[in-house]
Order: sequence, then C-alpha cells, then structure tokens
Amino acid sequence: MKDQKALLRKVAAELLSVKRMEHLAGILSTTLKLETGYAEAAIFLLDTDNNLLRNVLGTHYPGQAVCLFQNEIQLKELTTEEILLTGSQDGLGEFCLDDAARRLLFRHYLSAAPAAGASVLVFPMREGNDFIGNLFLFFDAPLPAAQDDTDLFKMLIPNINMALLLLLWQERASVQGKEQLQSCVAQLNMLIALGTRIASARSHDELLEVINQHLKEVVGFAYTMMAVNGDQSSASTYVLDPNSAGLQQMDHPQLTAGRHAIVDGFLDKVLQSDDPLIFDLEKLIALRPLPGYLKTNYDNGIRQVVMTKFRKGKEAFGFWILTFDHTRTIAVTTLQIIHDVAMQLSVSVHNMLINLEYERRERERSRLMQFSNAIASIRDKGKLAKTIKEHLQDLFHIGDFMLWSLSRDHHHRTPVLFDCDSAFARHSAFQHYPADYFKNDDGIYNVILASSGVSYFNADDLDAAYAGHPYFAEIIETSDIVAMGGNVLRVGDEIVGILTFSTHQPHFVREKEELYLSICSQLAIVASNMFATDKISEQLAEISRFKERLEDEKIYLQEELETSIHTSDMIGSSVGMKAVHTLIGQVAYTDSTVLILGETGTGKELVARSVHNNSPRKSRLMVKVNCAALPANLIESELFGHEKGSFTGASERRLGKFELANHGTLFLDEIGELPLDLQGKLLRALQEKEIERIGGKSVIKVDVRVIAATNRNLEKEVATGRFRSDLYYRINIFPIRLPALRDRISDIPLLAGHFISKYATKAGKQIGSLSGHVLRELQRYNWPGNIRELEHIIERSVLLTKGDTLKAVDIPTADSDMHDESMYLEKKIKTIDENERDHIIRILKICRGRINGHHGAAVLLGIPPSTLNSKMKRLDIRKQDIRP
Ligand SMILES: Nc1ncnc2c1ncn2[C@@H]1O[C@H](COP(=O)(O)OP(=O)(O)OP(=O)(O)O)[C@@H](O)[C@H]1O
Repeated sequence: MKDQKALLRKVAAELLSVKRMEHLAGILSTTLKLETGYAEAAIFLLDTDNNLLRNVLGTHYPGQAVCLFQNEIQLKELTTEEILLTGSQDGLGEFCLDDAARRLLFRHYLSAAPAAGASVLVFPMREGNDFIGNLFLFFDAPLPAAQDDTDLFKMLIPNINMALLLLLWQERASVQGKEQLQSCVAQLNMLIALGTRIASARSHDELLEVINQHLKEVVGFAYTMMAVNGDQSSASTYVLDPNSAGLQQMDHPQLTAGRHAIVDGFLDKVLQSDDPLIFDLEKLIALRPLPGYLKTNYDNGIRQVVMTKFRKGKEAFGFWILTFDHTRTIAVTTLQIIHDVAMQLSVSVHNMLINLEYERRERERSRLMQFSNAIASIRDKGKLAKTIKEHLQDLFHIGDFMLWSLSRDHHHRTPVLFDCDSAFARHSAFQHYPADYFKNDDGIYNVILASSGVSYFNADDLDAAYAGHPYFAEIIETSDIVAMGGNVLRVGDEIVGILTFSTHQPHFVREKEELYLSICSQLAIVASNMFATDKISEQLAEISRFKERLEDEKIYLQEELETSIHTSDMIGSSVGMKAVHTLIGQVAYTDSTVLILGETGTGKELVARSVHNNSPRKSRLMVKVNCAALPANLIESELFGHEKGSFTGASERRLGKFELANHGTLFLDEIGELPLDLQGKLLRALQEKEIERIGGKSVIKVDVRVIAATNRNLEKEVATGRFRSDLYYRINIFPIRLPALRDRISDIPLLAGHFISKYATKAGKQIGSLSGHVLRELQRYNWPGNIRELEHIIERSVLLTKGDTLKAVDIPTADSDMHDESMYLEKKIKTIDENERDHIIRILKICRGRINGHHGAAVLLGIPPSTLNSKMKRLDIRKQDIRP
C-alpha cells in the first residue's frame, strides 16, 4: 500500500507535465507499465462521424513513444464504468464486432501468437457525461487478481482521463479559448493532487479535511455528507446511518443523523445511475414532500444537492451527497469532477470501512473477552446476575434480563438467574409461584423455542400474549416495556435454557446480534455449569438428608432396642381383650388418630404397636415420644426438632420426632402429661399437618399418623383446665380402652405361662408350669401395676425358682389380701398418681434404690431410666422413701 501511494504520487506528478500525446504514451509505456506489469497500453477514441473507434495512442514498439494502430477497427463502445476483465483473448469477442478485429487487436498488441491466458483491462474515457473512448491495458498473462492492483488502476484512471482530455482540449484550443484550457489545467492539477491525498487519508476525518480543503472551492458546495450502508446483509436496506459505520455527517451539525430508508424517490434513483444526479430542491419541494434529511437541508438554506453512489465492483455501498446553497446551474465539468472524485473516494472509503469493520470486530472480541473474564470468576448467583446485567446494559442497552431453565418436556420454565432488583423479580407473584407457573405455550416463549436466532416482540405482541396474565400484564403496564427479545441457549445441540430481555431500544441488539449471540454462547456454558452444580448440590443435600435420617432412625432404633422389653404378642382372650382386638382390627388400616386409655402397665404401647403393625404404614417407623419423660422445655425440641444455634445447647441441627415419623406413626405416650403451651402447638401440627423446627424459617410438611395414650382421665383433666378441650376432641376420635388386669383375671394363667416361658428361656431354665397355689395367689392379687407388674413378679420368681415348677411368687404382702373387698375399696380410693408412686417406691425398694442397669428399677418397671427419674421427680419420691 505504501509503495502504491508512492507510485500514485510519481505517476500523478508525471501526468501533470503532459503536453503531448507522446508524453502520455511515454508514461504509459515506462513508469506505469514497469510498476503494474501490463504488456501494452492503447487508447482508442470514438470517431462519431464514422461511428468507429480510432487508435490514438499505443505502446506497441519498444523505444518508440507512439505507434498508432493504423487500422480503423469497428469496436463496441465500452461505456460501462466497470473494469472489464477478460480471461483470454477470446473474451475480447464481447466487444470486438467481428473476429478479424479481435485477432488484429491482439496480434498487434500482443505479438502474433499471444500467450495462453492473455487478457485485457478496459476502461471508458469520458468528457463530462459523454463517452469518448477506451483505455486498453493488455496483459500476456491472466489478469492480476490482487485487489490492490485493480484499486490502483481505479485511482489512476481519472488522472489519465484528465490528462487525455487536456491533450484533446489543447488540440481544440483555438476553438475553446485559452481561459477554458487554463481552468482545465487547474482542474487536472486539483484532481491529481486530490487523488493522491485521498489515497493517503487514514481516517474519515482526514478524508473530510482533504475534500473540504481541495474540492470545496472548485466545486463550490456548501457542505458534504457521506453515508454508508448500515446493514451489510441486504442491498435493499441501505440506510443513511453515519453513526453505525463510523462515518460522521460533515460540516453540518444540525443535520438529522440516523437511519433513512433508501426507497425515497431520491436515493433509489441515485442507486440506478452511474453518474452523479442533481436534485433541485426548490422545484421538488413544490411537487412533493421531501424525505427528512433533504427537508432539513432545505430548511437550512440548501437549494440543490448532487448525489452519487460509492461502489465496489457492481455493488453500491453508500452515498456521497454535496449540497449547494444556490440555484445556479451546476456545470457539466463540475459533475465530471464529482464523478471522478467519487471513484477515488469509493476505493478509499471502502478500505476505510474494511478497517472499521476489522476494528469493530477487534473491539467486539475484546468485549467478549472482558465479559468472559468478568463472569468466569464469580460464584455467587446474585453477583453473577448483576455483572451480566451491567454488560448487557452497556453493550446492548438491555433493561432487564432473565435466564430460565426448562422442564424436561420444555412445557414450563423456571427463572434461575436474574437481577433481584428488577421489576420482574420484585413482583409479589415472583416470590411464591407454583412449580408449573410459567407455561411456555403463551405465544411468546413457544416462538422463542421454535427459533434458532433471537426473536423480537413489540408492546402489541406482549399485550396480546399477556392480557389478563396475573403477573406479566401488570409488569408490562407498570414498567412501560417497549420490546422484549429472547433466544434459546444451547451447548452443542442441547438446549440448556432461555435468555430473555426487555429493552426500550431493540435495535441495539439487532445491529450487534452477532456479538449478542456470542455472549449468549458463553452464558449457555455458564448456565449449563450452574444447572449441573445446582443438581449436584441438590443431590448431595438429598444424600446428606437421607444419611441424617438414616442416622436418626438408627439412633432411635438403638435406643428402642436398649429400653424395649416389649413383645409384639398380645396375650389375652378375655371378653375385654377380644373387644380390644376388634377395635384394633377396625381402626388399624385407616389414618385416624387413636387414643388408647388404660391404667399403667395394661399394654397401651402394645396396642399402639399392634395398630401400627396392622396399618399400611407398617414398613415405616413407629416413633414413640414419652411426654412425661422429658422436662417441659425439651419436649418441643423432641417433637418438632431444632435448627443449629436456635437456643443455648443447640449445637447441632436436630430432627424432631414428627419428622422422624414422617410417613409412619407417632406414638405420643402419656399425652396427659404434655404441658399446656405445647398442647396448642401439637394441635396445630395435627391440624395443619406441618411443623416448624425451633429456630427454623420454613414450615415442613409431614404425613404422620398419631396414636396417643394416657393413664389419666382426660375428661377430668379437661374439666380442671389441665388439658385443652380442643386437643382432647382432636385426639379422641377413636378411643380404645384397655381393661385393668384385675378385671380380666381369666387372662392371668395365659399371661403367667407366657412370662414364665419367656424368662425361663432367658435364664436358661426349664420351667414348664406354675403350681395351683401360685396361680390362685396371682388371681387374688389386685395388680395396681397390671401386666407390667405381673411380668416383673414372674421374672423375679423365675430367677429364684430351682425346679421345673414355679412354686412361689413374690407378691407384696401388704397387698396379699387384695381379695378383701374393704381393703380393695380403700385401695381404690387412691389416685392413680398415688398408686404409681407406691408402686415405684416398692420396686425401688426391691432393687435397693438402683435405677439403671440390668437389675435396676427402670428395667423392672419397663421404662427408660430417664422416664423413671422424671416420674420420681414429679411424684416427689426421695431417698428416705426407698430406705427399707
Ligand atoms: N396383652 C399382653 N400380652 C403380653 N404382654 C403384655 C400385654 N399387655 C402388656 N404386656 C406387657 O406389659 C408391659 C407393659 O405394657 P405397656 O408398656 O404396653 O403398658 P402401658 O399401658 O403402655 O404402660 P404405661 O401406662 O405405664 O406406659 C410390657 O412389657 C408389655 O409387653
């Protein structure tokens, strides 16, 4: 390029000194020929009188400046602006009228047998708008393909043309007059100087300066503008858009910048013409309204405009507009100059556009890099959304964006990444939407999904799609959204989500769609990674929840195993027990709450287990909570669980029994002992079927069947205000009342036999039966501790028995006369608590005050040591009570 400029300057300087045709021939056969590599040059001028082209200049013979080709040959006029490229001498057939002429031409200029692939470049020579002849450049090889070479010729042709005209005018000098000749020389000088300056201009500012400095005076324009095609993809959408291509309007700051349609009756005419066109605004405005940019010119005092197009080959890529603030006739020579300068400008502007395009791409690449770097290091979703929003706003004037994930069938979408401060996100519906809230068949998202590029929607489209929508309609109305766009995010062939945006200026995305889609490709990768990470964390959380649950269940089952001395068999065929069996059978398979009533030790837990084991929930846990066993302040945590740090001592998150029993059964033993405030919370949990952990922020849905048991008279408790009536009615749906052992003494032989065999096996003894005396003793006793007491007495007796028959039982002597009705009545007026207290004291005495361990009172009483401790506290049992 640098060499070309030097060459241009050199040739232009030489052309300036041309005085005779031989000089021109000399330049064509020396400097230019050597530098550009054509074999021969010739100029043919049109002889209008004889209608033929006459050879006036040739470089045929080396050493001779001019050798005119004497034969007058009939050639077609090559009037087109195009450089005519022919692949071989055959191509000359296009403009040689006959074969003989073609052969002659080649033979003359390219020796008798031209090399294969010989070719020729042909340029039209003009005087004003009139065609006057052709310049032929013959090559003995195929035409130079390099763009720079043909550009070089294009820059030079107007200079050669002007030098030729000068010679012609010199010939006609006597007629034309000296003045005109001088002005022509001046014009030629200007044109040549302008050509080299245009070629060396590096920016449009420089180009502007060159035109203003060197052309303004000669042509006499007021100001000039250039406009280039704003949309490279389609020739039909040329726009006047100085901003988009970086070429600014010149000299006239008031002129409306912006986009202008081509088909306006002016620009489209310019497109069709090879020559500059003059528009007389004064006349035209009287006939029809002018397009905006011409009207502005007119209002600013412009009366005529000359417009011509910029071209690259056959394709026009912009316009050059010169304005004139007078109505005087614009001379043909002026138009000739404009035409010639437009040719030179075309090359220069086109190169500049290529550079601008290159710079634009570079800029975009660096923006893309910036974007990737910005988002690569961010882990926090909120920060990521803010960064994406900033970039989208900065690059495309996008207001809000939303990244959606799609359901497997693509029917629904879920917002996953967005700016929390946006109008969308702040809307109340956005806070709590159900899983299938955002459906894709709404006339917007199905269009986005079906399209491979960006889909755009205007306010009307949005109104039509979302009229009456509880969420979007309101947002559209309140946020004044003008347009929305959206596209699918893909990684390879896989659709990973949808990106949508709202904007007031959608053309900022349209015009930079390529960059926008590149950014979307990066977002697609971010989204895909984000979804994968979310999924992994979800799975990990699920695994850890599952592990925790298993751990909790394991701990619970271990505790159960340690303390449990229950058997799943329920012994008893008395009428009372048969009724109990029937009730269990009726209620087990339902989800109804069951309330089991009965004195201590009558087998309430056994019944609860039987209900559970016969229910559809039997494969899940039956979790037991002894409401009497824990201090009031711990029961809430026991039932509902707590979050880490929710109270002093809550060092770990803990699952409550309600959650542990999810899908299973919760057995609330000794429900009558539940503190009043917790009764309310329990009632809520039973009614709402959801719980809240202590210190937790959300409610947890639970599916639990509740079985409650008590040895208290709940009706009485309700009457005295110790038990909430609403809770009582809520749990007393299906009561099962267990008879006391004294009321079913017919079951005692069976029960005694069952316990003998159980404990004999345990102790490794062979005890087959019990004596009649013992049986009678057992049947006479009052059994305040019911079956539990019977079981323990038998266990103890088994341990003491030596033979194969149980001959003695250690029934408390004070109570041995229980058959005595009066004593029995006296006993009966004791409260249950008093009875329980006595019983515990008696067992503690037997165990010599020991609570824990295999021979401790807790084991004998069949309750966990912690329960025994709390009972002792509640019943005020002290050390002195236990002393023998
Ligand atoms: N019908 C029965 N057949 C065999 N064993 C029984 C029967 N009923 C109760 N038992 C046994 O008696 C003991 C006490 O039973 P359970 O704990 O179910 O009574 P409870 O009514 O829940 O007592 P509490 O009111 O003190 O909690 C357990 O060891 C149990 O296995």
